Amino acid sequence: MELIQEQQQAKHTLQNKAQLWNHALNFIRSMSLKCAIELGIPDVLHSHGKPITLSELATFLSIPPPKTPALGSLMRLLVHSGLFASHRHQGGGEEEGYFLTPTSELLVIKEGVCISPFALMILNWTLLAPAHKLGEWFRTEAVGPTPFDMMHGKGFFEETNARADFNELFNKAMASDARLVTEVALLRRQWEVLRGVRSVVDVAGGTGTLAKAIAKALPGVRCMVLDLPHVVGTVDEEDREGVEYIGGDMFEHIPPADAVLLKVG
Ligand SMILES: C[S@@+](CC[C@H](N)C(=O)[O-])C[C@H]1O[C@@H](n2cnc3c(N)ncnc32)[C@H](O)[C@@H]1O
Repeated sequence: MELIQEQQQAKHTLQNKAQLWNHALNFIRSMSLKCAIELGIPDVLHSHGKPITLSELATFLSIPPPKTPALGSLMRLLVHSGLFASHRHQGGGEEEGYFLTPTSELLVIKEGVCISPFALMILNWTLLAPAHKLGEWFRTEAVGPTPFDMMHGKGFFEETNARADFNELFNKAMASDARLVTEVALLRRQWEVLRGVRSVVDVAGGTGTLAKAIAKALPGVRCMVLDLPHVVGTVDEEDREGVEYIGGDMFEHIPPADAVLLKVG
């Protein structure tokens, strides 16, 4: 009886340990996604047009042969996560073939919807590093500084202002998300809510993806974007497509308009 109890106890301890390991190693899923995007795996799977074997994939990606098994591990993990899919030809023995799922179709770099820039921004070290400050943040009395402030010595938008590379990464991420929302969720009839308005301002509208879509759908409407100067300043004149860009602080002034939009995600 005692032996059975001990065995049960050991089984539970091992299950709990496995759950903890799973939790602790969860970041590998995120970093595998980042790695897949950086290697261009979604694009290769897309352009191949049919299931691709590991050796074909390694060749397309110019992965050194000794690292092909590691690429196999990466693919297995991403298949397990449901990001990619795989199958073997009937009869067995043949190499596994990998292909895109509807989720990873969204990672393919193409005109229109592609959320790879968003994933790369979220998984950038500038955003990941502050997570290491969470414990310290909870212990400090000061309420104001965020874990981001503590890690980088400045706020998020001060960082985008200070670093052109991070500003670009962030703005492209936002634009990719806005494109998805405008092209999919807000498609067609949703613009009806704006019918009759003569002017619209998208507050904190980033580089103007949403405002440009409205300007295109409703040509008679005056479309404006208000965002921080270092964000609107990155949009070239020829890319403005009839939208007015205003650099400023939304807490100080919002240009008057019939409709005011505020989309944060
Ligand atoms: C989460 S992004 C959203 C961007 C865009 N609306 C979208 O949904 O794709 C937040 C935006 O707010 C802008 N922002 C932050 N503080 C601001 C301020 N005080 N005044 C104006 N814009 C600001 C940022 O530059 C950034 O473009």
